[in-house]
Amino acid sequence: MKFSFSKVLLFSFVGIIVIAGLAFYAGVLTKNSLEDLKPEEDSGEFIIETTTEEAEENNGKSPSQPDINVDYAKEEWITHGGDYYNRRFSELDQVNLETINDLKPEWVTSLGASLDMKFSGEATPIVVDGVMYIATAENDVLALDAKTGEKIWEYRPEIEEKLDTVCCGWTTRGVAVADGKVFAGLLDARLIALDQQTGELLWETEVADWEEGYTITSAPLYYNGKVYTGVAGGEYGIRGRIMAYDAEFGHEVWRWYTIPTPYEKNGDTWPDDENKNWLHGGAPVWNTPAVDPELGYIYFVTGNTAPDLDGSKREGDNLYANSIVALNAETGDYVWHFQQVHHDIWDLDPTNPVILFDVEINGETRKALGEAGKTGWIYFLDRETGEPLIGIEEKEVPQLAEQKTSPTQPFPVGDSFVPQAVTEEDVARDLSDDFEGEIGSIFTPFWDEPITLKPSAFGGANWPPSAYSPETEYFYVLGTDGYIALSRMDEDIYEEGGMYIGSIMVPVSDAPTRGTVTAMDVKTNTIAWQVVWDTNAYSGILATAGDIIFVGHNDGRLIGFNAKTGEEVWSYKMDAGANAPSVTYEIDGEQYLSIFAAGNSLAGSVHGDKVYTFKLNGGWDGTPIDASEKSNGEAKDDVATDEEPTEPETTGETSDSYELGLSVYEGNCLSCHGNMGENGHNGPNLQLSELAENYEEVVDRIKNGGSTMPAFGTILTEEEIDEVARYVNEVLSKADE
Ligand SMILES: O=C(O)c1cc(C(=O)O)c2c(n1)C(=O)C(=O)c1cc(C(=O)O)[nH]c1-2
Repeated sequence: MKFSFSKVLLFSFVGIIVIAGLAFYAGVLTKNSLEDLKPEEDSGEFIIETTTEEAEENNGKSPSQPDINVDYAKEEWITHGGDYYNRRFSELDQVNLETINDLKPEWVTSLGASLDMKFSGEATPIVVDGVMYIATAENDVLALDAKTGEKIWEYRPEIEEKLDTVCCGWTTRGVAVADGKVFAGLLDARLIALDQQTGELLWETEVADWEEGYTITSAPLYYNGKVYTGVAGGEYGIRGRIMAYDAEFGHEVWRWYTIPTPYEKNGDTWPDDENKNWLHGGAPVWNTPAVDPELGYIYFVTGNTAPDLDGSKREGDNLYANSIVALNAETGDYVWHFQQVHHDIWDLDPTNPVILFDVEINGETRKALGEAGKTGWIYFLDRETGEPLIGIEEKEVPQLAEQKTSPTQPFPVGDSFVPQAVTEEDVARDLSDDFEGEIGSIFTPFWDEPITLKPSAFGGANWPPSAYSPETEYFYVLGTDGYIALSRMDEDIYEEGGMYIGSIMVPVSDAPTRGTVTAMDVKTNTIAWQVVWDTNAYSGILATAGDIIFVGHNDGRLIGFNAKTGEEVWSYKMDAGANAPSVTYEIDGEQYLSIFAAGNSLAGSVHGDKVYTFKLNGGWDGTPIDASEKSNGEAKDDVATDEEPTEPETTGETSDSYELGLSVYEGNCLSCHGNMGENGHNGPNLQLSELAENYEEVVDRIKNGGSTMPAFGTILTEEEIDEVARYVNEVLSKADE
């Protein structure tokens, strides 16, 4: 497939004159801003930098604050997080503890997305004026009648099929709708605006160059005439940034680099040596911000440093990676930051969207912010200042022996900090009664003193959004409780667009993984209730005034829990992993509930392509509406057409003869190479790998390791190596043919 740009309005920001002109046009240049047009050290390009000192003088506030309310979601679901505070709480209560048994499917629509394992359905639907806007992992955007599920329009962009600079598989978390437009960030790092009525492309902007490792997986945020987006690519040596674009025309209004230049405040938290690693230091922004219109701040999280698991080239705190950040929404000026993990070498960056809420503590109403980290901790801060609302004790944690780090920069976490090397005794305590493996087997013996730790790089809490309910005053969060082993590779050299990680993450065979659904009391920072699953919890949470919270399960169930007690009160099983957040809305006096059930590559769940919508006494006849016919793209032959919900399987299509190979693959290879070999956390895509096409070479690589892969020769038996090599060679490398 050829990469195609339809050039409706493509703004290039190469020259200072264009930049200055546009910035003046947008009215964002302050008196000092021209001095801030400094050459970017690596490229000679000119960019607008905001200085933090200047912003601090006026506390980052802009003179004119827009009048936008922060009501909870009700009839509509207008932003990614349901409202500007990202609370994912709806005031609708028709579906409640008394009526829940009558909640049944009303319509089901098949979006025509590929069932290929590299795609993960993570999008939150947006519902405005009776229309639902939803995006597939391939970045197709569809508008559906929210009452009937019938397709109104579709926009199917062409993305380069070979695009492989996405760490964790192709996905998008959705779109933003406002101002008569639908905004979407694409995997090839374009930001587009579509006509809300027709789906016609109105403008597109190249946010960054995907071939340098930049991509967009987050839903953009629309606020007060601007569209905000960050970039992903923390595993590819990008320099993280967040930008505001003019919603009307698509030009850039401001950008804020998550890594300051050496001459800026906190620039000294990176070495400015000949490596200039700060130019490739990661710190992406791949989740949607929240806004406080009254303060005029936007809040977001920044991802991990690069190289991710090797700190030797980047001694220091590495600000503003691994942080919660507040900026002035109008100007992009820095306001405050809170770094969760100083000098991260564990891939334990915050990835869960920030939530804003007000809470009374000790008789005083506080403007709060909550964020659930991959560390397994929830951080409650004062959103005006970034100070912890409830004390957080900083603790030192062990570093990998050979990595240089500053001992004065410990993690800011609570008392019983978990992410550290675990011992066999720790694991024994953790194992469930039905665990059948040997404890020793979860400590993977590689060179360079590998360590086993938890939470793993999947979290704690990963991207699946949390929710806050003003009725229970609980912060609801999904967690994963699992192990990972890290082993350092010799040296990782930065190459444009290449992976830049610095270490190897190895799944630990036989280690248990559990998921948690937790209600946290925000007043006391204690757990009110917790449900534990035997698989990770990877979907997102919807909280409602009907006293029910809704959570998706890897096995395809959408589950309702009593919001106060955690008791399961309802569930419905769909035909694919429920790995996206659900939403609720009202049309003609009736409450609807919707979820895109399409599976997830990292969670290893069954893939699908349907939006399921429920209401009380819903009357779905069992036949999905087929919205797969494409009017602006070529029809795909693997579109889902099944009428009957099918029993979910645990993985992709394989015959029985590969049973052992598959189980060895799942225990040892899946977390790096992904389900069906397609882009797990950091391993190459085996479906596109030439090496995987040759059985002998696969065996050699498994036995002896190579490139970034560790050797499995002493870990797997000859038979296991043979079986998994055949599985890779005969199933995975042929999977896309
Ligand atoms: O550093 C990055 O840029 C980046 C991006 C993404 C992404 O955009 O999906 C993920 C991660 N990191 C990551 O660390 C992670 O655990 C993760 C899980 C997922 C997913 O879609 O399930 N994406 C990502």
